[in-house]
Amino acid sequence: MSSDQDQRMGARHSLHRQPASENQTISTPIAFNDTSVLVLGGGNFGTCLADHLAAMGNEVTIYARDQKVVDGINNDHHNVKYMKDVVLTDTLKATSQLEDGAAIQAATVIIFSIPTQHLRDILAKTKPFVTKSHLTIFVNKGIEIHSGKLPCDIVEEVWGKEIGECATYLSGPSFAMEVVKRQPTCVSVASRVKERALRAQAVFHAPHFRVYDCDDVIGVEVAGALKNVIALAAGACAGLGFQQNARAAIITRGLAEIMRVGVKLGADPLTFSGLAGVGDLFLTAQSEKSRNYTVGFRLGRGEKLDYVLETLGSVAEGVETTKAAYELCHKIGVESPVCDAVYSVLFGGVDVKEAVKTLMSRDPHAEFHGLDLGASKK
Ligand SMILES: NC(=O)c1ccc[n+]([C@@H]2O[C@H](COP(=O)([O-])OP(=O)(O)OC[C@H]3O[C@@H](n4cnc5c(N)ncnc54)[C@H](O)[C@@H]3O)[C@@H](O)[C@H]2O)c1
Ligand SMILES: O=P(O)(O)OC[C@H](O)CO
Repeated sequence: MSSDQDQRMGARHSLHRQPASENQTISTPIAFNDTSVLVLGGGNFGTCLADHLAAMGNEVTIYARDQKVVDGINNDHHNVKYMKDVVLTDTLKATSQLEDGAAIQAATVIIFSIPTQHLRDILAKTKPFVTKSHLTIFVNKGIEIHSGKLPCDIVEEVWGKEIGECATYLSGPSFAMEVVKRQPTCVSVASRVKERALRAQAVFHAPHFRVYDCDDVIGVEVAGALKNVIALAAGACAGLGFQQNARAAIITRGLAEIMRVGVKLGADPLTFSGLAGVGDLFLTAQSEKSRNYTVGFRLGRGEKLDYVLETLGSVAEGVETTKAAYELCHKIGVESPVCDAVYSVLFGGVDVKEAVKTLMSRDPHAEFHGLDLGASKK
């Protein structure tokens, strides 16, 4: 058995059979007992992940701010706001208490399923209680406006390097509503500390939910954030009535743009061919199940952004991320025509048709122009 397999099996054993302290196969001597999970965020994705982990036999609690959501989970096994029609695993519990620290102290695994623009707030609230012995897993996909920071950078900034660098980041093609229905799903989990990625993999891995580990945190995060911007563009094209050629073009040129940004920030180019890269881009930019695609589609049909967001009922991370990515790309000097076009529609009052015209009438150039593979740190 390889040492990776050893670590994976060790993690799995501690989950189901033996106390962490007896686990001899983990290379880094950190005591974990994965059976107590706290999921922060009672929205679509937090709920589906919590349900998945509860069904695997873990003790799982969701923290949600909305008391109706909490009561619905505790009393009727339903998330009345986000997943009305789904009966959740009956052992799943919910709480609206976070500030006293009790829920965090009782947990060994903490999953953060909070939109990126609110990440800093939840990190500050949890900071007094989170320790290095918690396995922390972030699932949000976005870039923070104003700072232009990725979630991994915000985590290290707020929690400090020692605890922050142990965090793990789960991403990839995973619509919540399919995960909760046990539809086959594959994702990746990245961490700067390999043993942590393997632990997170072991926590989530199940017959219908395959988890691949990886060490490229920046690549996974850039891909997860920017695919939402490209999905907005793909939806807008469809809303205008453009068909498959346009969609394939947006997805492919979008991928080139994502790679340019990622590589400039130090990502491994290979990551963009993986689940968090092309996998999630393909999923999000071609499906009406995607909120980002839906926002784009409705804009393409002529609806106003404020109205679309008001009636969406859930977060479309790509909207704020477009603002952040637009500023970031200009700051780091990466050409980002698709992001610029989406930005001009969302925040510049430009009509979708006009934005497409601008995009299509740029000067011709080589297909991989601007992709500097020498910039990758790997
Ligand atoms: N829905 C999916 O299919 C899916 C899949 C993969 C990743 N994601 C990512 O997961 C993250 C969460 O998405 P979602 O689908 O659950 O969104 P959602 O809109 O369904 O729910 C977001 C939740 O976060 C809570 N929240 C917002 N600000 C908060 C704060 N300051 N403190 C505490 N709670 C706060 C909201 O009350 C809500 O319960 C996003 O970054 C999204 O991109 C979603
Ligand atoms: O509904 P979206 O557009 O937020 O996409 C959800 C997930 O990120 C898909 O992996």
